Formats: sequence, structure tokens, C-alpha cells
Amino acid sequence: MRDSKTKLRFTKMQGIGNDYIYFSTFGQWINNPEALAVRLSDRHFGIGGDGVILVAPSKVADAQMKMYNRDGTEGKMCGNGIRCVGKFLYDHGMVNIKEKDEITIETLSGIKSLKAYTTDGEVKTLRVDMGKAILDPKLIPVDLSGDKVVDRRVTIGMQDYRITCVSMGNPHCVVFVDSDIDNINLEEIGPLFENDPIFPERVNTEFVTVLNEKTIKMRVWERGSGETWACGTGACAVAVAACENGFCKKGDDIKIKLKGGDLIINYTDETVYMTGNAEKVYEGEVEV
Ligand SMILES: N[C@H](CCC[C@H](N)C(=O)O)C(=O)O
Repeated sequence: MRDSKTKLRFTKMQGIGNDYIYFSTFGQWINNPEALAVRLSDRHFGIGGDGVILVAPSKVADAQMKMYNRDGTEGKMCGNGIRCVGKFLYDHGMVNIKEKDEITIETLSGIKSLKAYTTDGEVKTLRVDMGKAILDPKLIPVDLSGDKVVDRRVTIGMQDYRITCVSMGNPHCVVFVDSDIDNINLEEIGPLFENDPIFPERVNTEFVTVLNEKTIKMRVWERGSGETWACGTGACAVAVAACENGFCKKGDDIKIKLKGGDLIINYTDETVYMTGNAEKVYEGEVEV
């Protein structure tokens, strides 16, 4: 007896090339999002993407975002994803842009506020209040000395690096490099950082070149997804780390140049703002 298949509606969306498969659970039940993320993220045997994101009802916000990496692990926050969740709500008429251009999204890292901007009547850009950057090593336990991990020397994969650790609700390790980051063998060193025992919850790692005090270029190896073309929380962590290392200034709009495009990050003691695009690629149905 063939198991009965279920048809699920999805929307493929991307924020500067960080692409996820979005499922609304307002009108359909997603049984096993972890397995769905592994199966559907595959760019040859699935839909293709950096993971799966559920747009779910919330008792405390306009909606809840639940994000799953390519390996099925659940991430606590997703910057490019939350902008697309905001766009999803407006595109599907779940929030009327004429009535309110500010919305809230519940995440595992707390409730985030977003402001939507339209182009020709369509939401295309959103600014997210990403919340306060956390430099406390107890949250990214590289070192339990209680000191911030800023410009700390570590040895990973028998190679010395100087790292700065920042949490945006998810853990980030920022590595400033002088060489051309386009020549870094991320497939080789990315997993060494991701799985090093100094990061018991694993870690997202950004390799960064500071172009000037308002422009930074980065690549990212994401925990659970590998190299992605962009990472919103990673871009925030990079801007924070650059300020903490004296390369950039708090309160300035800092342009972060990623493989898939640019984000504008503004870091203050109170919070971190991230501004960037959100695009729909296509909608479809998939049988699972
Ligand atoms: N791409 C996401 C980050 C995913 C983080 C995830 N890889 C984890 O922390 O496990 C972003 O735009 O912020």
C-alpha cells in the first residue's frame, strides 16, 4: 500500500542570494521540517536552497519564523530569512502595507521588529532591528575567562588565526584576513572552524577584508549549510567585530559586500540595524 503523499505549497525566496524554501503553516501542516530541509535543499534532487523556513502563527508577534539549515539543524536566527518572512506576509496579504509598514516576527532569539519599504507598491527592502550584539564568551564559549573574545589568537586545523566572536542570537566567529578572501579554500577550512571543540554548539564563520572604514568584504561558511552567498546575522557580526577591533565606527552605516550583494549594517550599543532586499523567486507545490 503506497503511503499517501501530501502536496505542500512553497515559495522560493532569497535575500542577496541566501535562498530558502518557505512554507506557511497558517493553512498547512509541516510534519518534519528537519527532514524536509535535508531533502528539499538539495540542488540536484530537491528544490535547492540553503535550508527551509517556516512562516508560522504567533501569539506574540505578526508571525513566527522557524529556520532549518541544509543539514536539518534548527538555527536560532536568520537575517536574510527574516526579511523574506516580512515580505512573505505582505505579498500574501497577511499584513496590509497601507495599514502598517512595521511588523514583528517571533524567533528563537526573541521578537524582532522590521520596517518595510516598497518599490512600485511591492515590498522589496526591509530594515530589521536585529537586537543587541552579544560579545559574552559564555554565549560563544571560546574562553571561559569571562573576557570578550576580540582579536584572540587561536589554532584551528594547525593554523594560527586571530578571531573575534559575536552572537546575534546565533554564534559567529569573525576572522580578519589581509589576503584576498576570494582565494581562501573555504571548503577546507570552513568545516574546521564549524566543528572545532572550542565551539560546542558549532559556529558560523566569516572571513573578512576591511576595504575602508565604511566598507567591508566578506565570505561565510555557515553552521549546517556550508558556504552561502550571504548571511545577514553574519554581516551584523562582521560589522560589530570591525568596530570592536577599531576598523569601523559605531553608529556609521557600514556596507558589507557579500557574494550575493550588499547589506547596510549600523551597530550601536543598544542594537544592530540591518537593511537589505527580499525577493520572491517563484511559488510551487511539492509532494512529500
Ligand atoms: N543565513 C542566515 C544565518 C543562518 C545561521 C545558521 N547557519 C545557524 O546559525 O545555524 C542569516 O542570513 O543570518
